[in-house]
Amino acid sequence: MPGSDIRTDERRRRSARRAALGVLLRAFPGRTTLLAILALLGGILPTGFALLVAQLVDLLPVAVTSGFDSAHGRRVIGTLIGIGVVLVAQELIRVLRELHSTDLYRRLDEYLLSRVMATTMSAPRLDLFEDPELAAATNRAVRIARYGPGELVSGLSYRWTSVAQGLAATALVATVWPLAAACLLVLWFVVSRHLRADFYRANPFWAEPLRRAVYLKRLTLMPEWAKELRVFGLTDFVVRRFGEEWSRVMDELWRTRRVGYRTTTVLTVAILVANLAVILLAVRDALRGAMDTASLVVLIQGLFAMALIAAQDGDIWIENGAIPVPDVLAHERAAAKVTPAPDPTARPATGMPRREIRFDNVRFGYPGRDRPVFDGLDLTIEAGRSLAVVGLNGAGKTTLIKLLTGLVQPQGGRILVDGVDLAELDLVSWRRMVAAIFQDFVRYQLPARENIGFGAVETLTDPRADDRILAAARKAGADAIIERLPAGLDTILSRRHDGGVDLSGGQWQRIALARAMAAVGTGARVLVLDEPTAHLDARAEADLYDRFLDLTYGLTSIVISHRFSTVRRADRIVVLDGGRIVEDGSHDELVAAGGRYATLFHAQAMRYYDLTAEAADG
Ligand SMILES: Nc1ncnc2c1ncn2[C@@H]1O[C@H](COP(=O)(O)OP(=O)(O)OP(=O)(O)O)[C@@H](O)[C@H]1O
Repeated sequence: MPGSDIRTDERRRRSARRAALGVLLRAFPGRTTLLAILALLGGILPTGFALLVAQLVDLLPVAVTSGFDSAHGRRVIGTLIGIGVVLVAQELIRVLRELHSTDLYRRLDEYLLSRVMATTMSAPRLDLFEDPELAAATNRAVRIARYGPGELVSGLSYRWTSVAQGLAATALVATVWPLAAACLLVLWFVVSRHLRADFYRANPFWAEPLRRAVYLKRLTLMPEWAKELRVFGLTDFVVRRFGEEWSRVMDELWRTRRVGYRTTTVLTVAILVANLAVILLAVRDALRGAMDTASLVVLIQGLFAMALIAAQDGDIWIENGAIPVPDVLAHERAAAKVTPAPDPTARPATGMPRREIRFDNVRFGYPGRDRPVFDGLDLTIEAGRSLAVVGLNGAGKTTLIKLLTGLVQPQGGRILVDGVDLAELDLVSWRRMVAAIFQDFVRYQLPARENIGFGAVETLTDPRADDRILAAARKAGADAIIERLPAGLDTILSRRHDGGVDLSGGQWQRIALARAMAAVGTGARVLVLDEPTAHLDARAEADLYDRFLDLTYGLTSIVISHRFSTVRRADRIVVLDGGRIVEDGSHDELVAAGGRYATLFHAQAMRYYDLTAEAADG
């Protein structure tokens, strides 16, 4: 890494520390102050100890000759009690500091993680995930969970204690010899700065080989890659490559370290010489009787402890804790741009749509993409009927649903619900009217109750919530699944948890369908099934769609599928192509029209026929 890059990196990390400290102080002013006070006390007490020891050394010879009931003897006893008190206090402060810093550590962790979560969730649409720039900021902020930002607190606790101890020792030296204290203080500050720079150079967070090594480590450890690594016999290769990358990390470490080693040597010699000179001069004064024994002891102990000014204790923790903080702040700034202020004039969407949802000349393209997905889309979805949307991969079917659910906004044209622009509706209440099962619907590693009840989360704590959930499960054909679960609705749907169970793909789809049914139970009127049928065979998919259309009869339902056999039951089918509706009608009408739908339908029917014929022959 060239010198200018190292300096930029250093500046970045220094400003991260400042930002992190600012966040800590603003979020926990009282607790941070208490930490500082405890660190200060922890730093000052050893100085008191040194003073008392010096006093003891001074008094002891006289007390021995004059007896312990003399004035000197009583002072010795007083000093010994003082030493005992300091020792107890020091231990007490240490324990308190540990307890308090662990508490603040966890609080800061939770505080920053919650801030990232709140920021991410505050954006009502998907910009934070889909706009490349915002997505990068989100990605960086989300990584905070891996860092353990609370380490900042542990680091500060150690660092502040060391610095306090070093400064208190300086004061101790100053009581005997102010000039020596001042000169050594300056010298130790220079050493401290140099060691800090060395620390920045020597901690290769930036080093490319380290990134590669970390990636290789993940390759070997993550279950999702375990199969392929073994089947292709890559295990030895990856482990060897990891070792190579790691030795590059070490080379890099020593190469960067060598940059400052001359200065380190010079500074170390300077510190040694300065300390020795002070000690020799003090001893000379003591021998001449110009300095008493107590002062000599104070001075020597002080000199020794001054080294703590330059100690880098806790630095690595401060660094680890601080690194992600600027990303959290940048994420918040980015999110603020795409999070609209609450609109008191927004209209509630309860009971909508009664008539229709109309896409009126809608234009939409993803940020960073040249071609829009829709450029003048017109589509009227009648309320209370079923609509199937058909189109090739990438035709924009899912995007249509994202527009309908307000997850993305049209860049031109409007979406009207019963004549009201979706942009004027209260998004939260509109989303209560819509339930969607997406291709990548969520398999929550949570109890079955929540997996279904999330369809109407606001009623989850109702006393009759379980009845509703079971009714939704029955409708979706998921009741048999629930009955077989070891702890019924309380069973966590993941083997990763104690007593949890895994479900098959088909069972998960039933659970997702039950979730949508739970939403219908609390008033959802638009139901979407966006091809959540990966890994399902044709018959299971047809079953799911049939059940869906039966259950949503009389509601506004939208189904998306590549399989024409499963969409033919919809009241109406539209074919999306090139960002527009190119065909529109019932299955029979579209087949009779002999257009694109008919061609694709026949091609698929033939393939299906071939496959079933082959299976029958086999
Ligand atoms: N988040 C995104 N960022 C950028 N481009 C996207 C994003 N999501 C989809 N696209 C692009 O927009 C177009 C429409 O995608 P969409 O997912 O709506 O199509 P689809 O018809 O649902 O496709 P499929 O049948 O494969 O699910 C595609 O070209 C796709 O690559």
